[in-house]
Amino acid sequence: MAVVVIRIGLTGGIAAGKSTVSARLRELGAVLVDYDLLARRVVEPGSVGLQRIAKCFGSDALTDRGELNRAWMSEHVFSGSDAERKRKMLDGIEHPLIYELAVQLEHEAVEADCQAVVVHDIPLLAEVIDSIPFEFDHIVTVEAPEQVRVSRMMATRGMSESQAWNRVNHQSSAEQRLAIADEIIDSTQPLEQMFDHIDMLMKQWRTEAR
Ligand SMILES: CC(C)(COP(=O)(O)OP(=O)(O)OC[C@H]1O[C@@H](n2cnc3c(N)ncnc32)[C@H](O)[C@@H]1O)[C@@H](O)C(=O)NCCC(=O)NCCS
Ligand SMILES: Nc1ncnc2c1ncn2[C@@H]1O[C@H](COP(=O)(O)OP(=O)(O)OP(=O)(O)O)[C@@H](O)[C@H]1O
Repeated sequence: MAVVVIRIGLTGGIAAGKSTVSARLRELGAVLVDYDLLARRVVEPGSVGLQRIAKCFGSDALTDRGELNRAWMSEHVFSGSDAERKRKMLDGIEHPLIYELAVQLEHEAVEADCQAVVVHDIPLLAEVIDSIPFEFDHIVTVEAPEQVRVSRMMATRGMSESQAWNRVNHQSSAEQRLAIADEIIDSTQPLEQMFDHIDMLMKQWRTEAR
């Protein structure tokens, strides 16, 4: 049988609601490839990724237990005058390793179901659209105004206002995400309405996969 996979790119700024959308898609039978999760796997203790980070950033980048020091790294890649160069260094180490795992996961999904709807949940898709080794049938962006997202981060993730704005300000703008997307999910609408929109999209993609 011909391999007909529908590949969706799911993106959105931090705290826009991507995980909420992807959880719904998974319930509806989509296969999820979660890049935040992959970003954690490629820096697990003992990994090539973590070794490269230690070599590049020094031992301060690791905790006493030999794990990635996420708070230290966030301070260096999201604030300060040299943040952009450091973020590029970190991305340069992690992204190729993340893509390798994503290719492998998608391969496994297709082996299991040649008509799978595979959703790649990629927070930074607008930033990496020219280098990522995938083409997408559709790109969906989940959007909410910056101030709403900052309030969500402060309310649920224990971030200070300046930490939250630092994240927002080091990511693509809504305009950049909208420029690559063919579908927008508004996460300021009531959840039920948002789920109706997602259900409708999944139905459409299933038809395309047939
Ligand atoms: C910088 C790190 C150590 C911060 O860890 P922390 O636990 O605080 O955040 P977490 O990993 O849960 O990411 C939360 C969100 O931050 C944003 N974010 C993460 N990395 C980046 C980055 N390099 N540039 C811009 N935004 C980013 C994304 O919206 C992401 O969804 C970590 O995010 C990391 O290793 N980032 C580089 C890998 C990457 O690009 N990840 C995003 C998936 S493509
Ligand atoms: N339609 C909605 N109405 C109200 N709150 C929402 C809606 N959609 C998402 N949220 C809330 O917004 C917050 C952020 O959502 P979520 O964790 O899904 O975002 P995310 O984009 O995956 O975040 P991150 O970028 O950190 O991975 C959560 O508290 C979630 O419950």
